[in-house]
Amino acid sequence: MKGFWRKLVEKFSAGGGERVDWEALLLEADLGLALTGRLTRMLSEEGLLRKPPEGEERIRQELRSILAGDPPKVAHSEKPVVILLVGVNGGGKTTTAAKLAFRYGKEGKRVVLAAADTFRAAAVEQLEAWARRIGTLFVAGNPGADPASVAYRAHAQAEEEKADLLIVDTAGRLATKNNLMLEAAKIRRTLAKRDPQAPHHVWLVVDGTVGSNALSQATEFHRAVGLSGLIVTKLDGSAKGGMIAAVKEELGLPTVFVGIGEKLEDLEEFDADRYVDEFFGG
Ligand SMILES: Nc1nc2c(ncn2[C@@H]2O[C@H](COP(=O)(O)OP(=O)(O)OP(=O)(O)O)[C@@H](O)[C@H]2O)c(=O)[nH]1
Repeated sequence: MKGFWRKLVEKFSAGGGERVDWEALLLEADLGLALTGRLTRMLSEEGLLRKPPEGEERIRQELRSILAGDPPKVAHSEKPVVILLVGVNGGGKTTTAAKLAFRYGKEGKRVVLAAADTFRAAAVEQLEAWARRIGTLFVAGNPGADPASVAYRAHAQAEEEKADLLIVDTAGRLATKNNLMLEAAKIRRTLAKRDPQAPHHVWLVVDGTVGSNALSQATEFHRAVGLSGLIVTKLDGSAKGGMIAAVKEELGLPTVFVGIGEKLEDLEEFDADRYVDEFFGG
């Protein structure tokens, strides 16, 4: 995500760099309509529209303050802590489930990985292969089984195994997007039957390169399932990353982790200061 900001500043500057089209620049940086509008008004009210270096510094400050606050931690609890991963296909959900299992396993947590995607056999096989590689417990259902029942069974097994953590991967592709959301919501309700606190975390896994579309995905999933955070993947590629701030501004949802590659180790805790520095070019 490094390096794009300077290019956009050049693209949207005129008059020897004195005049910047802030609105176009911020929109192209994927900050979304609402945040772009607010930041542009702020620069105008503070007389910074024609002062590019000061304007940029002011935006930097504002992004820091939007993103301030510690990301939610996976705390200890008597029953397994449950992380439910939702999102559309290709976002990197399955890979991220494996990365999380690997990370928490390394911290000494006993992890159960569950594939609550009984629609796409390949997704289940992919997660099973990861689980074998990591050496973590794995639960899946038969093709066509009710994904909520897989989640229910996985929770029972996690309890039996005295697991610290249950990570549930869900389907990314169904006949319609509405079905996808309804199914995720059903899995959520089903887990709550086993433990009213569960799922403790509902994280949307979203591809960072889809730009402002990530904001609409987050809006829809939040409405249907109730999210507690985001994992933004593929920030190692062409993503500009502005949607991380846009989603926090508009929905109040923090980004918890970022994906920076395809390997198990390529998942980092979101760090707001570092993000803001990299956003402006590192
Ligand atoms: N460069 C990069 N690639 C990633 C990252 N996370 C996932 N990927 C890749 O993105 C592709 C899709 O990832 P999956 O995990 O299969 O996607 P999914 O969302 O689970 O898709 P469904 O199983 O269909 O729901 C794979 O090729 C991953 O290796 C990341 O942070 N960076």
